[in-house]
Amino acid sequence: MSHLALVAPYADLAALAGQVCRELGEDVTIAVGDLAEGVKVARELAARGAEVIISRGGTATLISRHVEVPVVEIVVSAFDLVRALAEARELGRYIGVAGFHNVIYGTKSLEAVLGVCIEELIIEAEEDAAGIIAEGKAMGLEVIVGDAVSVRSARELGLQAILVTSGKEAISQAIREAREVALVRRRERARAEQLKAILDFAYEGIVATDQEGHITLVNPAAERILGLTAHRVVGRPAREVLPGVPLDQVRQSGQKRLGELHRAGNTLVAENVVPVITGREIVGAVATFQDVSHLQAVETRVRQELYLKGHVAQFTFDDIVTRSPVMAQLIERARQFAAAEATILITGETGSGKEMVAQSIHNASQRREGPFVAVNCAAVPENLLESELFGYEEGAFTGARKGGKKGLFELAHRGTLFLDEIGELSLNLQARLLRVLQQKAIMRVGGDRVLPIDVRIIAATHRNLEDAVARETFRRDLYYRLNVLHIKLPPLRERLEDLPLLIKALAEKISRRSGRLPPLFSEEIIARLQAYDWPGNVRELENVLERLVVLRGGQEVQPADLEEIIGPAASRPEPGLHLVLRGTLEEMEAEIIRRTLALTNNDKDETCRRLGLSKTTLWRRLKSWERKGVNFFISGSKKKAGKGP
Ligand SMILES: Nc1ncnc2c1ncn2[C@@H]1O[C@H](COP(=O)(O)OP(=O)(O)OP(=O)(O)O)[C@@H](O)[C@H]1O
Repeated sequence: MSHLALVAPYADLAALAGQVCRELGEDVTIAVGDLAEGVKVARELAARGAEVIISRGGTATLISRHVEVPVVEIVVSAFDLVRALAEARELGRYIGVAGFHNVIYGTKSLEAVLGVCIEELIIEAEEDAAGIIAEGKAMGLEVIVGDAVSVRSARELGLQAILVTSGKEAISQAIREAREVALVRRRERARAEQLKAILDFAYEGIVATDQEGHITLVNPAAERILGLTAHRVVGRPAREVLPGVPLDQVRQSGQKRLGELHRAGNTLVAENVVPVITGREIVGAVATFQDVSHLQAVETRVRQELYLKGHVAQFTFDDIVTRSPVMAQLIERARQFAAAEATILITGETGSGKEMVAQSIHNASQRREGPFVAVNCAAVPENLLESELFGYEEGAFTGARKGGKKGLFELAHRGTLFLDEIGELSLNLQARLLRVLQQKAIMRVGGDRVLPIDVRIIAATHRNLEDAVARETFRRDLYYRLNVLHIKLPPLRERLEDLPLLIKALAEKISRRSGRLPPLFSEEIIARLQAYDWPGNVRELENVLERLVVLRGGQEVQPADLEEIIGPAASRPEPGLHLVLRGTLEEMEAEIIRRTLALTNNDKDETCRRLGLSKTTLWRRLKSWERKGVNFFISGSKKKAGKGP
């Protein structure tokens, strides 16, 4: 089946067209069918793949009205008409030229040239032909000139008739034109398919409107992002369907609006709206939508890559908020450690600032320009942790990435590797880590090359590693290797003098970040917070403040707020001692005295009264702890500790 088809209203035309095609080497499917029959034939040809149909006269007009395929008409030339009229003149001088308006228009002008009298008989529908020709006969017409149906009707009424036939030239002209149309159609279809693919697979949502502001297009991404169904909204005014999107304004003003944000349900959407201009006329507008929640997720992932597990140390010693002499000493030691190259072990309860100190050491060391790579050994399953730390070669295991993968040791080359929760490392990985520390080189999983590495290790744990060594869950030799320099971070409850300062600094930081005012803390509330145990240390304090900023931004914090956030421990009307049995008897005694001093705002008389101690005993205890460098007095309180009782 050719892409071109010719529906000839009469057999002679089909024969002539066949001859033309043979002469020109054209491949055209030719069929015969007049008017309604021609439409039927054309439909069949279109169904079989004809892209353009060539036909003639009334049949061509009918096909173009009823079949969804472009129709090229074999136009009746003036020569064709003159030839037919000349033939007709031999039969009579009063001639009726019948046919569709477009075919016979202007024929009357030939009257003088041919010396005949002509009537134009316009026939728009096949079924009207007989009636109109009959009227012509009644008018006294002698001959009818026209297309197939008119000739047939005339002959049925006993009139003489001459058929207007097309010449070869008209047929070949129509075939050339049809070929052009088919080519343009194919190009258009390819372009439309391409456009559809772009719209269907575009990540951005796209909505277009026409000149009147009606929606003409909604792609699948827009359906997803905006929660629309294309077939329900196409054709409707954009201002009703998307009232928040300035499609109408942009269409009217011609000014684009870029990068505006709005909410569509739960999704944060960034939109661009631009006018569509052809020549000087605005013929519509197009809006594109991006789901920004996705961008936020990507950004968070990138940040996590870079900061959390990542390769940059954000903190320096100046960021550590403290007024505790113990912490001051500790920071001084850490500064000295930073200058050395040895491995450091930082111990301390969860959230007490171990990573912050590790980052500060890195930033104060020679390696500050190098990477700071942090890994939480407890957060990664053992089989993954091995390849995370040491990397792997291509083909090391099923699913191994092509080209292999660098491990964290390699990534930390010339920098610092922070191994958090080192106490959770399996014995197998402890052995591998020990070898790395001894040889200063690594071997990737599945590899046979030894790669020298220049990495400083800072390890951290909340566990008591000596206990773990005694229980044989941690290798003694590794413990010694790691514990060359040791920093022991005190829990927050042992440096309560830091609490008011930390509350202020952290509440301000959180407020700045969230764009709210910091809450106000009365002395009573601070005292209540100091009486709390803070098992999660500074991180827990940060979480509490995060909630207080939301709850009480710009207002005074109430005891009930603490009750809600921390529980009864920090909100008893007369805060009592919430004691954790831990340490030696002497340490517990020190703890009880420290807390009571905190609860009474450093009122030593009241502390003695509450604990049933003599002033001399309290004074002696304080002196002895002072000699050991332990500070008991809570700053920011009304009453200062005196020299003695
Ligand atoms: N002295 C401090 N001044 C300011 N912020 C602090 C201080 N100590 C800790 N923080 C903050 O508290 C949070 C917890 O600190 P960090 O992550 O260093 O604790 P960690 O001991 O490493 O915790 P984990 O053992 O759970 O890994 C961090 O957001 C840190 O910025």
